Amino acid sequence: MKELQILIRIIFLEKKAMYVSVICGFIAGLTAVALFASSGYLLSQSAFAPPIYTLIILVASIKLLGITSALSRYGERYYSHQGTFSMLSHLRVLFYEKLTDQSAHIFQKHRSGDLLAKIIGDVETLQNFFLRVFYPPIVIALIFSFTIYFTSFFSLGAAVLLFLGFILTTILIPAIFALRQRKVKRPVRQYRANLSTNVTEFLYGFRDLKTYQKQEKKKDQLFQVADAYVKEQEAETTEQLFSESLNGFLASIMTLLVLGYGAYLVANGQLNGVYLALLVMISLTVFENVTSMAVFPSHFEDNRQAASRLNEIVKSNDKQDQASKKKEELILSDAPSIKIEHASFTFPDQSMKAIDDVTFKLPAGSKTAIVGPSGSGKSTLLNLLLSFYSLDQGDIRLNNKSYQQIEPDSIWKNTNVILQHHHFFYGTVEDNLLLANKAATMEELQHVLAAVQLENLDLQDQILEKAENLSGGEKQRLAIARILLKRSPLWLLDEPTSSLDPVTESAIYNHLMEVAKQDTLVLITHRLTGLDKMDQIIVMDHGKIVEIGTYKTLMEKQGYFYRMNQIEKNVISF
Ligand SMILES: Nc1ncnc2c1ncn2[C@@H]1O[C@H](COP(=O)(O)OP(=O)(O)OP(=O)(O)O)[C@@H](O)[C@H]1O
Repeated sequence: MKELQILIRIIFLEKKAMYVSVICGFIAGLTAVALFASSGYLLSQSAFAPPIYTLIILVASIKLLGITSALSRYGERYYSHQGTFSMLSHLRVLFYEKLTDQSAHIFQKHRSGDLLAKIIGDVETLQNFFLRVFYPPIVIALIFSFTIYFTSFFSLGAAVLLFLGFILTTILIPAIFALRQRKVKRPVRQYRANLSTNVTEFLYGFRDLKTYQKQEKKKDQLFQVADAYVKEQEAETTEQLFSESLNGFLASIMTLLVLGYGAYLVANGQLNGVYLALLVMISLTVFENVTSMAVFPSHFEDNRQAASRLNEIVKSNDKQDQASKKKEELILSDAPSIKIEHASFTFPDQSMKAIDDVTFKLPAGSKTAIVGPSGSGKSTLLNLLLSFYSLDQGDIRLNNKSYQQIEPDSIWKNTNVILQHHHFFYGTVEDNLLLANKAATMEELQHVLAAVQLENLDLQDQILEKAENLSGGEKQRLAIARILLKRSPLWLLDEPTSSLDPVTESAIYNHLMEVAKQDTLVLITHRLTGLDKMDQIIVMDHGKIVEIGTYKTLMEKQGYFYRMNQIEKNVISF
């Protein structure tokens, strides 16, 4: 039940909708009972040919009850659905906010398909919480209480029968089915997430599967998962139908018992016969309300599981929220200095350190290149500088302030970043550029496109999903154009021009260096030519710094960097 707390908190954000719909639902239910009870009484009374005014009063009150019931049912539907949609929007905002905060390391913990299932399936499921789980038992309990009280004036025994029916159909049977559902549901949710994960992977990896002719095998696997999901769904539906039938059956039995008991009382002269139809109509109508309790177990379990799956994300993030609330916002107007002191970092579930006791300085306005073989820890170091990950040991200080005191979001905000993988959204070139600076003018957008030699692109040109209609080099140049609009005094670039030809690369580098002349810049690169313009070069291997210095000193030293340089030259001449 703990997992549902967050939903209850959200319901209480919409107090007005909640109270009005409960009150309207109660009035609608109760007036419906009164309406049918009066009808039963009217029919019985008519047989005795009562005075016309008696019939007029009864007919008028039936009409009044009918109108009240219809109006309050409308109010109940209106407010309960309005509340439901507002709650859904609160829920979506809450979930997306938590998700955005974790975007940097989200795939360390979750698979994309599973996340998709949570975003679409689970959040949608929770919209039923108020409508199908929270509110029906309250309204039904209120209607039954008043009905039982009213019935007791005619027959205590009939009131007891209604009470027993209420316990059976509203509490006992739904509770038993809710427990059974807990067993049945678990695999259903798992299979749904599994199917979503497999579909996402199939779509993402389609080209590779085709290249290696493995799409048929993966498709079979997908069908197996889909079949398993369908089977579990069938089992779930059968269970739900069984619950509905049993509930309906018990409600009918209770009405028959009321009829039988009423008839017995009439036969013994303990009840005026004119009230028999009234009792039967009361029973028939009041038990109509419990049909919503037949679907309660499945909705309850659905919501409990969806909430528990979403809670995994929300809870893990709450700890980070608490921690980041105490941190300070970073505001950078000038180039910052950065110091990394004895930094070590190991990825979760890995034994080897990705970064091992690394210490270096980035003076304000300096230009630093990080080089080293693949897997030596360069990108990890950049991610640590971006505060995507937290250090296991050591410290990073920006303008002499520890990263532990700085709010991570504000580091991203103040940095011009190009990572190895950048994302472009489906939309125009303009939409994708404005992401970096929504206040940029058309001239500025055209200027940055020209700076990266993408004059051939029009701002209104369409970018397809994942920028499928751009070449690798065009994507990199568009990413650089985007970053040029951000204008922060700290640049962290991870192989930004690896797909460009040397001529274009050199022109773009020159432009970047000119723009970032006053700024602090870190560049990860595999190309060693042109690094003589950098203030320092850090050479990494196996997560450690093996050499650090200017191009000139490293070349004179004839160590690791020098050898890498020689190999590069040989490869080029080869
Ligand atoms: N998310 C991750 N989980 C576990 N290990 C990781 C993760 N990312 C990187 N690693 C490991 O950390 C080490 C350093 O990786 P990193 O990406 O920093 O290397 P790199 O020097 O940037 O390589 P490249 O030049 O190929 O981009 C590698 O051994 C890599 O396998």
